Amino acid sequence: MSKSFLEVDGLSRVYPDGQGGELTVFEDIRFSLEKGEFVCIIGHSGCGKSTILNVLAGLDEASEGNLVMSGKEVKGPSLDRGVVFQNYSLLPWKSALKNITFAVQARWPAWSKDQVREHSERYLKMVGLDHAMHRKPSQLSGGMRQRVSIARAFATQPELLLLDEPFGALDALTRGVIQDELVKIWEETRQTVFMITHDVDEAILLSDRIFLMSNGPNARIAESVSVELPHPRARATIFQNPAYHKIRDYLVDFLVNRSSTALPEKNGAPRAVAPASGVTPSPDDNAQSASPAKAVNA
Ligand SMILES: Nc1ncnc2c1ncn2[C@@H]1O[C@H](COP(=O)(O)OP(=O)(O)OP(=O)(O)O)[C@@H](O)[C@H]1O
Repeated sequence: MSKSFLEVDGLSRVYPDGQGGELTVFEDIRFSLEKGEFVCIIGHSGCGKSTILNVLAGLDEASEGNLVMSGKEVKGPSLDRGVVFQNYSLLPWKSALKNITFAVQARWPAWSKDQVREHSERYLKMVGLDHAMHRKPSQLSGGMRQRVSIARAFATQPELLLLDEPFGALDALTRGVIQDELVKIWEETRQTVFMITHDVDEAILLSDRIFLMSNGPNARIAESVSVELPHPRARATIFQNPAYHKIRDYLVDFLVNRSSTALPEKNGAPRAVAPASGVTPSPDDNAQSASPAKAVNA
């Protein structure tokens, strides 16, 4: 059987509960990502999304389980995995451009100055910030800073990009504009992205698949929802596709009605569902007694 680009097998994370006992935040997390996929993960607050992302980034260690990327075990942070957090971590004393050239130079030390600059400017342009390249972070709005963070992360071309609610701190209008920038930069680069969001519309706009987590403690990735909408996508028109509404209704129903009871397949893999094609788990699946939903996305 051919292996996927990223294989996550049986991850769990246990923390002290502060009362002398233990808290299993999530357990037996299993999934795989293919090269070039954009996957969002959604779940209620506290189910462990950021902890999973930090484990993927090598910033935290799982209590149990294995993580293999491109055939190699993931251990500690590496330039192969780029991370963007909610609060743009730019170097305040460097301009927007220099924040990017600094990272690009570290990634490709043999590149000439001109090569580094040309490459960095190209990515700043992709997020519409070429006019502000010489401004320092303090001279940029929150949205512009986050666009620099995104450009920097994509410019270093990590094998896996990890985005932890990158638009969480932004107002709705700015958020929308940057979602469009992210669509554009991903369409051009087709990098593999794993992103946390609480926003179902954002997840549908961006993702090939959406992982749905059950509530913690002992949270699991219960389902993997295929987003069967053609690329390129645009915020202004995506809602005109009837499939969009089927997927959206499915996600909202999960979060409101099913997240406390939903379970993955018996083998621990998320149930593969495709709401737009009518492939959804039967009501009995949550009790793990019925046959699994027809797999639509391995
Ligand atoms: N260092 C730590 N020590 C103890 N408990 C922790 C630690 N880090 C996280 N937790 C607990 O793990 C659980 C999951 O946290 P995490 O931040 O991963 O959740 P999340 O799903 O990303 O939440 P949110 O959507 O609110 O950001 C929480 O109950 C949190 O209190």
